[in-house]
Amino acid sequence: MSKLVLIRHGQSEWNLSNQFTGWVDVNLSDKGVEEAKKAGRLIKEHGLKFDQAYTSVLKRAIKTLHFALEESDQLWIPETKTWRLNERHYGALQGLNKKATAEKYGDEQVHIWRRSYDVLPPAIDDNNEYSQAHDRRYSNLDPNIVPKAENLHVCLDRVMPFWEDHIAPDLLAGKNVIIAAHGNSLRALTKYIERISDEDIMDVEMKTGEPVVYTFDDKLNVTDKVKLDD
Ligand SMILES: O=C(O)[C@H](O)COP(=O)(O)O
Repeated sequence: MSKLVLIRHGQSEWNLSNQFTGWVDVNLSDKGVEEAKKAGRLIKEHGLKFDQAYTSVLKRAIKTLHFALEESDQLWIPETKTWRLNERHYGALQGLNKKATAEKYGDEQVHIWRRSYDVLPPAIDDNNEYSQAHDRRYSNLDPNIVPKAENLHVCLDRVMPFWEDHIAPDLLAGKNVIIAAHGNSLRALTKYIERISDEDIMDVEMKTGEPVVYTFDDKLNVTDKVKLDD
């Protein structure tokens, strides 16, 4: 029996200012730091011990992982950062205010961009100040792989190779794993783990800083799911 803990990063500065974020590397807000520390305290209280940590290459997730591990005295465990756990790329919406965008394009269109499984947001131009086309951290990737916009389906498709190559083998080997990532990369993993339909995933939300604990049997079936809260 192995355990997998998923944590969405604590509140970010752009969660606070209500801006589409995606792959833009914004920091945690003060509240986000507190949420991450609280997640670590809950992990400690529940006696959860990890063998391996995974996170994205974005600081809001990396810092959340570190605060949570520090609070639970497990900052020493092996950790791997991968772009495959990044937030879903929000395309040309990155940097825009969500409320102002809804006023311009309508609530329904913005809801579709945010939660539909298959509709892509508009692609980002390489010259956009919030593009990752020239970001050094992605320079070792085939440029055709670096997205210019993603929906949840595309996001799931790029998370899955990492699940198959790293996370699933760890769990099958009986390791306990913690993943600190993002609302939509974690919704994608949740969809796969819980076999949620394309329609029903639209209603699944991840709270910032709330650890979700799965227990798996030796065939990787979920035998238990608990959300840690006070
Ligand atoms: O990238 C973002 O803007 C947020 O982290 C997640 O946004 P969403 O709630 O619109 O999916």
